[in-house]
Amino acid sequence: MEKLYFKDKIAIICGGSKGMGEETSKLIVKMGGSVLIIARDMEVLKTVAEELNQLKVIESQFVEFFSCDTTDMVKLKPLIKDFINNHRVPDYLLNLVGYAYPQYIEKLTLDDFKRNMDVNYYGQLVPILTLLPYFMKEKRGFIANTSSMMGYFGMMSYATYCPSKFAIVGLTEALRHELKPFNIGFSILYPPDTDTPGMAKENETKPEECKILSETVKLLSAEEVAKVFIKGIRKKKYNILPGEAKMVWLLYRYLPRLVRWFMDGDYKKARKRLGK
Ligand SMILES: NC(=O)C1=CN([C@@H]2O[C@H](COP(=O)(O)OP(=O)(O)OC[C@H]3O[C@@H](n4cnc5c(N)ncnc54)[C@H](OP(=O)(O)O)[C@@H]3O)[C@@H](O)[C@H]2O)C=CC1
Ligand SMILES: CCCCCCCCCCCCCCCC(=O)[C@@H](N)CO
Repeated sequence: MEKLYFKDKIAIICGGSKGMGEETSKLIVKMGGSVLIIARDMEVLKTVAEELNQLKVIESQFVEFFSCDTTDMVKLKPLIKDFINNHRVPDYLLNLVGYAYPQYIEKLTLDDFKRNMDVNYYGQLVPILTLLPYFMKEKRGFIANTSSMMGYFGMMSYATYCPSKFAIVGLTEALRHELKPFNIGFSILYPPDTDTPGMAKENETKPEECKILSETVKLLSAEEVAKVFIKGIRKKKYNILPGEAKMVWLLYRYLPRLVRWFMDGDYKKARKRLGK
């Protein structure tokens, strides 16, 4: 990795206080960049900011944070405006806000669907809508959104999650095209299962069948994903596919029926194992 790739660059990282967002923030600071971290929990933000401050390598670097739910446009807008007035229009917006609530369909309510869409889709859309006017005015900027392997194929128990991650792909597709003349770049990150606080929470409700099926794909560390993410952003790669997400992507793209056949067989076996 080029040592000071992010020198004199500013990145806003939504969801940068934990998991993949935290590791991505660390890498950017280590590579000379300044960051603004946005998440809800103030205590966690303070702790991470302290750690990030220790990682700075250049005098001019800064680490800022504020607490905001990124689905709340009314609150986010003035915060971003102040930030830009104090510094300048940032170079990157990285969206990592999102959560999974794996559950059997018969246990899911309409509210579960709405909440997951609200956080995972609108929670990434609102920061985009907030920053786009600035990026468009300056004819520059780079936006990376976080989907999932569940953003290109589906699996049991992810009924509320999958649509929200497909939505991220659809949104990014439309914006990538429309904003090309404005010199604004886009990436989509599609992580496989990754060891994060979010994943630990997800495992509390995860049906056994889902756990068994998920074992097919190797669990990555948040740091491993962050490294691939940063590398992808540096290369301005549109689709960023860490670990085995890449192989499954290729398989599902070219041999979709094989993948579905495999998944269906595995699901059947898992159910049998569980006496269902
Ligand atoms: N871990 C995994 O296996 C996978 C995760 N993903 C996706 O990657 C992204 C990051 O995942 P992961 O690192 O596991 O997540 P974590 O739950 O570990 O971290 C999520 C981060 O987002 C913040 N956040 C969550 N909701 C909001 C909100 N409404 N407003 C502002 N900030 C918020 C959290 O802080 P706070 O709670 O304080 O607000 C935290 O900083 C998510 O979009 C997730 O769906 C995709 C594939 C696999
Ligand atoms: C021959 C073809 C083989 C294909 C095998 C496919 C096996 C399925 C693996 C399931 C991976 C689930 C990733 C979800 C990650 C995610 O988004 C959640 N952790 C939410 O945070």
